[in-house]
Amino acid sequence: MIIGVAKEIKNNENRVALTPAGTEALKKAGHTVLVEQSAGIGSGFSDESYIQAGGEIIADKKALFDKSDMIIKVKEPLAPEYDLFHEGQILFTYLHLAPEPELTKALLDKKVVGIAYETIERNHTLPLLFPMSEVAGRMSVQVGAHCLEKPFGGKGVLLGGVPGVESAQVVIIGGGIVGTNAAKMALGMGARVTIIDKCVDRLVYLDDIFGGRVTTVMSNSYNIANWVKKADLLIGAVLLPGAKAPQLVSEEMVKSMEPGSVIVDVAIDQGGSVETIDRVTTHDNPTFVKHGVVHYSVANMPGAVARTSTFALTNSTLEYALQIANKGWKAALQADPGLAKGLNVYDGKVTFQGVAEAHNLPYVPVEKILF
Ligand SMILES: NC(=O)C1=CN([C@@H]2O[C@H](COP(=O)(O)OP(=O)(O)OC[C@H]3O[C@@H](n4cnc5c(N)ncnc54)[C@H](O)[C@@H]3O)[C@@H](O)[C@H]2O)C=CC1
Ligand SMILES: CC(=O)C(=O)O
Repeated sequence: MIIGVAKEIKNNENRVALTPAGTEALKKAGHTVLVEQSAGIGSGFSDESYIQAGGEIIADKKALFDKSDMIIKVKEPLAPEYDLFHEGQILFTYLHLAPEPELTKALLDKKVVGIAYETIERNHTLPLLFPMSEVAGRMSVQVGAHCLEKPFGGKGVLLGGVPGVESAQVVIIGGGIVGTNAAKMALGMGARVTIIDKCVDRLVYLDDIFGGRVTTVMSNSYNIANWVKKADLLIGAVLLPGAKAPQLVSEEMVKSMEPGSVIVDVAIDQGGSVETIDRVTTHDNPTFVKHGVVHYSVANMPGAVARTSTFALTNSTLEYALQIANKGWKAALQADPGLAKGLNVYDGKVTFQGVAEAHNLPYVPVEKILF
């Protein structure tokens, strides 16, 4: 198979979908790897390092797309990329289609085989979302602490406080991978931490692993309102896999927060969980202020720590890229029902229920396509 590694074009997206080590692995398996010129630079990989690993460098983005059977990327395609795809081409990347009607339409029109990292499952986990959720969860506290500083619009509170002065209150909605990693960091910095989740078993697990050092709270609008008001730093970390994020924090709740408090909505890539967040921000201009509260809503947080993130992401994606390349996409998905969950669009049809529901489009179960 001919595999094309596209250079990311999203604001400050420095990750790349394949390392030189991954290039070598695909090459050894008998595939051709085309790498767009300077695709790896943001993660510290020179063009030369890909050539040494057996890849070919291509300067012209259109030629790379034209020649490739499978395009591997990190982020969902942006508008300037829509026209580059051709019918039957495999696209293996984060897609986040539920909040993206235009992208969904473009991939349907082009009849792309769209396999989304974020909906692939293994043993009831999301193995290709997991590594970037670890990164974003850890980063959410780092950026939140920064935003709480006065020069960045915050109320001037140090997360850990100091002896004699109380520490900040961090409230995390969603105690999955992002939430757990955020809690680890916030506790490490000395903050008081509350995690709200709708799953009792998850709350029990969190209470166990943190040895009672976090307050766990059942998710309902009453409890959320109560805790949002107390939060110095609120972190949105909910997920309904593949579907639009539930809006759990209303404008009224945000108004109840003290001026200079901070919201980091990590769930923005699935549409966001906070009513006052009406835009996706970028690393260039990551925050805006509404009702006196600093809002951070960057959809590609790990792109800022690209070296760490590229290694973490490709540690998990490579084995799937190899399966798809070695067997062909259909046989690979037939052999692995978890990988089959990644198929979001095929031949102009939506094959993921959450995406079909989000856009009011007909849903064709993936099994109908595969068997
Ligand atoms: N902005 C960015 O750069 C990044 C964003 N993300 C996003 O972060 C979000 C969270 O991802 P993960 O932690 O991996 O998901 P996860 O599936 O591990 O955790 C989600 C948690 O939300 C909980 N939840 C669902 N509905 C809820 C509700 N109504 N109230 C309270 N809790 C609820 C679930 O029980 C689960 O524990 C996703 O949208 C993911 O795509 C992940 C990485 C980077
Ligand atoms: C998960 C995701 O969208 C990201 O890492 O950018």
